[in-house]
Amino acid sequence: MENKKYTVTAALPYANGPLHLGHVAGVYLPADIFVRFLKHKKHDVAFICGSDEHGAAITLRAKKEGVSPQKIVDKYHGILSNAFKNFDIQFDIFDRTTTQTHKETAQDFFKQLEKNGAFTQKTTQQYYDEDNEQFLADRYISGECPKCGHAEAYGDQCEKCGSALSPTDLINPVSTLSGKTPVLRETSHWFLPMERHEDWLREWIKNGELNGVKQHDPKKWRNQVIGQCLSWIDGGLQPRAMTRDLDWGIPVPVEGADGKVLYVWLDAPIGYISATKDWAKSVNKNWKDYWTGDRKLVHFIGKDNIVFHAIIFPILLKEHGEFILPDNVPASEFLNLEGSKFSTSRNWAVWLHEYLERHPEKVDELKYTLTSISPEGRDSEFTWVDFQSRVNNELADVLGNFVNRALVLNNKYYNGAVPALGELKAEDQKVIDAIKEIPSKVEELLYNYKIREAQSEVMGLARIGNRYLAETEPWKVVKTDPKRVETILHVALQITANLAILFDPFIPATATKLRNFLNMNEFDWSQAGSITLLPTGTQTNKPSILFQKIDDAFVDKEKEILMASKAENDVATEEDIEAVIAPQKENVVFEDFLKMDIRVGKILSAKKIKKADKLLELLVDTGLDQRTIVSGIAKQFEIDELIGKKVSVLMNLPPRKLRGVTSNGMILMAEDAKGNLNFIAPGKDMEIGAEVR
Ligand SMILES: Nc1ncnc2c1ncn2[C@@H]1O[C@H](COP(=O)(O)OP(=O)(O)OP(=O)(O)O)[C@@H](O)[C@H]1O
Ligand SMILES: [Zn+2]
Repeated sequence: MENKKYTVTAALPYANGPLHLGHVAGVYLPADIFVRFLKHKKHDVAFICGSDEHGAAITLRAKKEGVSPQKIVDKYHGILSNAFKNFDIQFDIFDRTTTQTHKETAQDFFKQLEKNGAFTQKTTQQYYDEDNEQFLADRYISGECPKCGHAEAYGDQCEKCGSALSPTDLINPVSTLSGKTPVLRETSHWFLPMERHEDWLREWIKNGELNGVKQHDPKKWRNQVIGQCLSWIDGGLQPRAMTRDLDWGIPVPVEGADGKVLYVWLDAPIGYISATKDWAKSVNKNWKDYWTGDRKLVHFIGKDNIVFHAIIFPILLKEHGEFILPDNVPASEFLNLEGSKFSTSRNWAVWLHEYLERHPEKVDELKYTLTSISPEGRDSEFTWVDFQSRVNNELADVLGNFVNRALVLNNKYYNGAVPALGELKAEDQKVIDAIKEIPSKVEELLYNYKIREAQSEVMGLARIGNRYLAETEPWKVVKTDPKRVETILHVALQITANLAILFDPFIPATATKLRNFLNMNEFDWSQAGSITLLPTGTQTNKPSILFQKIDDAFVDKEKEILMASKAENDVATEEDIEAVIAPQKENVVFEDFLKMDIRVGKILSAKKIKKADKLLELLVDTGLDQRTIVSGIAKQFEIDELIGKKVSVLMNLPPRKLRGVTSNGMILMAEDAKGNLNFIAPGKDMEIGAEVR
């Protein structure tokens, strides 16, 4: 067994919004399972998290809601802490980055790096928003990603391809405050010259070695983490500003840095250290033990945080000189929701705190489902129908059914006292072998961060139990061979006892219920695999139903809630837009827009209309028909240039007679202030009849 000490961190969630199921499935739940397991294995572990309360995402939100940044972080720190508590995520501490401890820790860290020559100070041209009199970095500026072309990359990162960026890398940048193109102004910042670190980083990530000394096992790192890091390093690392011109954050603690704060991605990971300090103090331990010496530092994060945890933070830690580097960065891919990405801004999310308000008794159902679909190696998807099927077909029909049968029969035949084990048949032996083998498989998987597979192994044991009872049919055999039934139920109850241990990290409330059914008041993880967990004669209790089935009405209701909150938010965003750009015409509702049948058509012929010098009579192929449309474009276009042109046609305008010719629809045109006209047509060639919407 691995006899190691661990410091496990989970990404500090931004205190600018609540948690959705993506955050939970990708980061907090797997971290919690891993730590519960480590604690059962009696490792010395600290499980560290807190809210990330600095950075542009917070100040932007504050601006939007018209309140102070402090108000925002207080509100969301509260919502986040409560949701974690109610979902039974057991951090040793859930701290904040606005504490005094953190301010001091981050400033000391910065000063140490400055002293060690880790930074270069440079005066450069940075984007500036003249309307708002502020430099634009991070989420204050957006533009096209130079790496993948994503249209809405931020000043520090493209959320689509994960690349780390600088504002000056963005193509066609705009200020997210004013929507305008920013100007360049001079300012001075502290930079981390990342390019200096390429060689050792490559060696450390790829081979797990630092200065020839083994640090970690790269085989235990997820492929996508190593792959992403190496591709960034091979692409060439760039110097990166570690300070910002902002008024919300940790002041840069050196002279000549007035009005500058630490970059949030410098400040946030140091938050893991500050939180460790606050926790250690509260339990009378020495915090340094958790960041030095023979200890594994593990960062659970989502894939968009890889560069910060596997490249930038290791550089900072190494330059600081006193601390260990991460042993692993088990980053997950992303969880999607009902076919689309989770999106806080579009309100396309199942919010953890809201789920828990609606279903406070269904914590384990959600934990089990999210682990089953955990996006460990690739993006995955949450749907309510899948949730229903996992609860009904796996939790209720396999685990619940098995446990219930074993206990109910034991109560019926033996008044709840565990019967004796008699002579073993091959079918019993097979089950006993599985009981013995499964725990070490589960452990191996968990030590390798394969949390989804580990849970599925444990469920495998419940399946074996369920099948064992279905095949041995003790309720029938009892009539002919009651002695045999004693053995069967003895074995089944030992399986149940093993499940009560092995499920504990994954679905702890259920595991506790199981232990209560079995009167297992104390338990030790190392007993898993034993077939003498329940000595003969142990009194068991009457079981209650472990999992209620989820009916279709539940699924429909949840889907309705999802659609309703999205629709509500769509309206809200319209309002937001209206506040900025006053519309020139009255608003239409989306349904009004949908009424318009607009299609791509082709002009087949054109001729002048007598006594009307502006009008042309066009014959247009719309894909559905060939129709006559009268259009006021005679002064702007020659007939020859019109033939064969693809145009957009508003089809369902009622027919109208113009100078004796019936027009059936309208050709859509753009017209500028000078009266210049141009056809509206798809940018790329489209088939005739294609719909415009
Ligand atoms: N859909 C998702 N699936 C898996 N992990 C996610 C998902 N969305 C965010 N995460 C991870 O959750 C952690 C906390 O997220 P954070 O508070 O930084 O918000 P975020 O990344 O801005 O998410 P969002 O934009 O959805 O609010 C991060 O490590 C992030 O990578
Ligand atoms: Zn990109």
